[in-house]
Amino acid sequence: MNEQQAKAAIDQLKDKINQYNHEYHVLDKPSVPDAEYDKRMQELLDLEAAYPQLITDDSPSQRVGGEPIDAFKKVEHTIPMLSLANAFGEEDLRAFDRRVREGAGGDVTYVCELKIDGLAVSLKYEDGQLVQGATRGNGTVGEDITTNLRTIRSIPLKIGQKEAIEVRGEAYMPQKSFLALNAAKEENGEEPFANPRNAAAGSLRQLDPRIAAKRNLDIFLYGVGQWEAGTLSSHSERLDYMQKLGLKTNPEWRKCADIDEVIEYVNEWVEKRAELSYEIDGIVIKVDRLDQQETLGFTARSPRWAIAYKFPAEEAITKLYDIELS
Ligand SMILES: NC(=O)c1c(N)nc(OC2CCCC2)nc1O[C@@H]1CCC[C@@H]1O
Repeated sequence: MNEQQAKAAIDQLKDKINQYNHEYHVLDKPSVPDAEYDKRMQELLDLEAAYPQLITDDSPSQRVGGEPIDAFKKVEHTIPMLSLANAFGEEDLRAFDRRVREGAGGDVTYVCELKIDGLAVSLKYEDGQLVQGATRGNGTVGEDITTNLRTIRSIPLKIGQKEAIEVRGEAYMPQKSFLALNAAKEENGEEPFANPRNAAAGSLRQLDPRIAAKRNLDIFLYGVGQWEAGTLSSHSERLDYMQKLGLKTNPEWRKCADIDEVIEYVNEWVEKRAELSYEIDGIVIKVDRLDQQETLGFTARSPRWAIAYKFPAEEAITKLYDIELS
């Protein structure tokens, strides 16, 4: 085959493997057995070895970078990555609702999301390519961890939108991966991680992407940062749009017409939390309309249009039992 034909074959394989990857890691609905995926990946690797000039950054073969880097570059967040104020009970939520309706000058619709217990990150796509991945850091300056975020299979290396867009979400370590990692660490006499959040943060701060690639990290995207071409009018439309772009959003988010429905959702998940394959430490409640978010604005550290309902810390409860039982 000549270079022309090799390029056509490589392009076809990249699209096919990226589709398989999306089905498996984003939709959790693989359409082919692993053997088919492995076969196509080997075909791609063979063709790229024969025609290295045809290797592109967005090839599925390029997820795990080469040599470790010696330090992370700093990244300035043009739009700050804020934190969230906390609510600890129903009264706090109703007070939040009163403040919000007062400030917005009328009724508001909310979006409730599970509060993923991981590490907040930002992903930048330009010309459809993933060009930068960064930690939240202190909200205005984070660390460039692009090489590590590229190893997360549920993060697409390219999307079907040319205009620049920055999306934000929580990188996390699923429970199963956390337990397996700690078992391996104990096996090697190493200090285990205290919880999946620390394990995810520790994995994304590895200077060698080959280590991050083995940690089975995942991500849920929940927000948009910079997006010149953005014309949507609500947060819920943004979540739908990100999903259409092939970005992984959490399937449990829900629009709530008023604070009573928010409280229903919160109580539902206090019970159902244990069924999840990843850890959450609460529920995030956001005003849905972007114009009302704009009106409400921010305090120094967090938006006035969002709050985190925090579940009571489980450790505290178990400690209590330990004391009584011992
Ligand atoms: N951890 C989460 O699942 C989560 C979420 N689902 N949604 C938000 O929206 C915030 C971000 C800034 C304004 C609203 N934040 C989340 O986590 C935040 C990020 C930084 C501190 C918290 O972990």
